[in-house]
Amino acid sequence: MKLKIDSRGLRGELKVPGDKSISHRSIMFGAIAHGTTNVRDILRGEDVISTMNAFRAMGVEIEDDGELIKIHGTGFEGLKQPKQKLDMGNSGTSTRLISGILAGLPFESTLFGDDSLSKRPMDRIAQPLRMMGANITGQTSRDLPPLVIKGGKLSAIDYQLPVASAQVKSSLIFAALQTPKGEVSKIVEKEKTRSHTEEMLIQFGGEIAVSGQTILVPGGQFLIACDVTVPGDISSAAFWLVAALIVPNSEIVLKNVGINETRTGILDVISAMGAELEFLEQDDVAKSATIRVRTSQLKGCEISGRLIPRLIDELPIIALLATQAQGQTVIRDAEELKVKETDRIAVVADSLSAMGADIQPTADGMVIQGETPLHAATVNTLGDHRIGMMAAIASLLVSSGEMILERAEAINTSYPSFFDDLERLDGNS
Ligand SMILES: O=C(O)C1=C[C@@H](OP(=O)(O)O)[C@@H](O)[C@H](O)C1
Ligand SMILES: C=C(OP(=O)(O)O)C(=O)O
Repeated sequence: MKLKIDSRGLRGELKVPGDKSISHRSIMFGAIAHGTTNVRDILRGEDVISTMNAFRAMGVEIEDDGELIKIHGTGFEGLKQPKQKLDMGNSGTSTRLISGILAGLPFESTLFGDDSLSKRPMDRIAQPLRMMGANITGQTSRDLPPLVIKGGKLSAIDYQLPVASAQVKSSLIFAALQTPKGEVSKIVEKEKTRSHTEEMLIQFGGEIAVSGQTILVPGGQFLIACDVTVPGDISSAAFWLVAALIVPNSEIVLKNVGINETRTGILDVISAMGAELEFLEQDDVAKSATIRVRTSQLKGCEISGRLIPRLIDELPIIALLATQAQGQTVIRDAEELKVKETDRIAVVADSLSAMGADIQPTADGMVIQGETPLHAATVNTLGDHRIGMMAAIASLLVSSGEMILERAEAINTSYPSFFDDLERLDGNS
């Protein structure tokens, strides 16, 4: 598709769509709990629909009246063997978290996905789930999808995660819930990652103890349905935060931005770079805020260490931001970017370089020189939604020529209304 170029400024107010991580988990917890769970403001992106379809295929009734999602939970014991292979589409989160549920169920099932998902390593969940008693077969030594999972009787695990991954942690928590009563699994994180699974487990009446990076999960738990309101996705809000900062003459008010502190690395980074941010309202129970952001003069910075898991999905759009800041920005310790929907170190560097940016990929991140004018180019998302949205925001800075985005439909993975929202904000100036 042809992208809009040469924006005169983005202005207006936007309610950010539902958080993808919380939306997936609301379906999963709703299914394994007993009773009816009502979910408000869920994200109806393709990834979340893959999760919904998987549970429908396992016999869970899920109703959607366009506003509320009603999940008629069956408990683990009520989940049935699916008649077909489960299509996880593009979604790493669906695949890894559902594997933790399937690991304890007494039947065989197969998970598969698109070209991108078929290259994503599942050994990170397959190995510990096998240690707990599941029988899992993947492709090659990295256990790439399709994954065949034959669930079994699980026993508790004492496991130190070799990677900082909320997906692996969450998969093991779902498996640990199915171990016998009296057993306790110990999961130790490499770095603290998003805490949505732990928080939702408590919301559904479960038990979990978290102390720093150590998590204890008792087996044999009985979960009870509840009502969930999904806050907006800060990973989607990130595109508008950056757009407002770098497109001259912009001012945007973002409502409903999720501010769980394991996700707010981008707010810390842009504040340190000099962004003009204002918190207009903050709801500490819903963990969401209304944020005003204006075009700002920014300075480059270093992003590394513990900050990385708190902004991992925002690094592509942060890289674009860095091309417009003063001085150099260095991103380190982000090798996990290589195993996302694409190798995001290579694809971010290639697509921004094609537009004239000065960006060097490194083994675990990138080095970006600032204040670089961008020019028109053709960018291919290669099926990666975040690359597509980054290119669409970058094109707003291009003053002439044609910006072409190939495979733009990938954006529907996490943000189906992205171009409508862009149109609205761009039309207001
Ligand atoms: O648990 C989750 O919902 C997610 C965890 C992260 O992946 P990793 O666990 O692989 O870091 C993130 O990149 C992904 O978009 C969503
Ligand atoms: C990495 C992402 O998602 P997933 O791992 O679920 O495919 C993402 O949304 O950027």
